[in-house]
Amino acid sequence: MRIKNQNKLQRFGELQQARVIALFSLVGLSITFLMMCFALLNNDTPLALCLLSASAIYGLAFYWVKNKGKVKLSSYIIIYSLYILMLYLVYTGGVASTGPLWIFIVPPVSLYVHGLKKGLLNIAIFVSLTCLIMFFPHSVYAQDIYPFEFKLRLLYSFLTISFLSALYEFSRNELYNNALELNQKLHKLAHFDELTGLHNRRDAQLKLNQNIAVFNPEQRFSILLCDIDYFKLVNDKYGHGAGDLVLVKISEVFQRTKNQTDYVSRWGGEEFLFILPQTDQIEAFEVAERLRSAVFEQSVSLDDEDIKVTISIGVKEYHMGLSVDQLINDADKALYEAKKLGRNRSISAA
Ligand SMILES: Nc1nc2c(ncn2[C@@H]2O[C@H](COP(=O)(O)OP(=O)(O)OP(=O)(O)O)[C@@H](O)[C@H]2O)c(=O)[nH]1
Repeated sequence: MRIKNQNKLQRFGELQQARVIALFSLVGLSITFLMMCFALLNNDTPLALCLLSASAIYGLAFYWVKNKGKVKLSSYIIIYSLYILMLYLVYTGGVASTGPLWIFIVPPVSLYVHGLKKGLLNIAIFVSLTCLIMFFPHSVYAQDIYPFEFKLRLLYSFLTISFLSALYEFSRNELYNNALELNQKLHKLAHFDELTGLHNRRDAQLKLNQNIAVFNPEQRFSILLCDIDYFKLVNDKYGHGAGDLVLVKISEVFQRTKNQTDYVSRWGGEEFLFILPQTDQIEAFEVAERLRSAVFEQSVSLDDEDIKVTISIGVKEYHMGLSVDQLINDADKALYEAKKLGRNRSISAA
């Protein structure tokens, strides 16, 4: 259940990423197409062809993410075609030597698509290639079209944007991880008992409702309602802390002794509820006796004293038409009977 819940949040993250990638490819498609029109008007056929290819690639990425659900592939297509287009614009200067102004798109998109580490690595490679194009003496064309001061300022501002984008991505990651952690904590609080680590009453009720909803005679199940005998005396004699320790130890005995498919929850203070799948009343009674003996044999060490407790158990098999309340009531009546008959025993409900 915890994994299911975690997956839900991750699925939400993936859906969000798919939406952003789709939106980005659509924006990329529109902008490169528009730029291609301008390049054509300026009679710059190589640039127009390059932009047309980029536009087609963005269109393809949009189709893949929308219709085929290929988010990773689409995002890689987008990001690597973006790098190539940006390097091309830096190299040629684009329209009226304004091409390099587009490279500021690279840091946020890289970090979003690749995450912090890989994103920064890709930005470092990109900025090295950009410097190579702009400053390396052999790349004559780029040397000529940009003044030295422009190249320096372009580099500084690109690095500043990269730093700010990395900072933003870092905080986004932190927020996401905190949300994930909080979500897990809330889920734990909602479904598990803090002291014993067993399922809590709310979770047990959900589980009972589920079992009843899908009930058919081939999938019978029984419940055990189990209560520690004279637990008040333990608290009174040894203190509340010792009482808590006993609850934890008894829970461990239950976990050890029950069958793997059996479900155990802390139903209330010193009461526990078991749900035993594929188990009829007779088999459930045997499980109850096994649990009772295991608790009877266990003692809880406290300083130099050993505390021994016993349990009483009410056993009830579910029958078609019973509500959760009726089922619990019947088990509770059997438990009451066990207490009345002297405790440390299991009683089957009528
Ligand atoms: N230490 C501790 N005690 C708890 C907790 N929850 C409930 N209790 C105590 O459990 C005791 C239950 O007492 P009773 O309902 O009188 O039952 P009992 O003493 O077990 O007697 P019988 O059930 O009749 O055998 C109370 O003293 C509660 O305070 C808990 O989380 N920790």
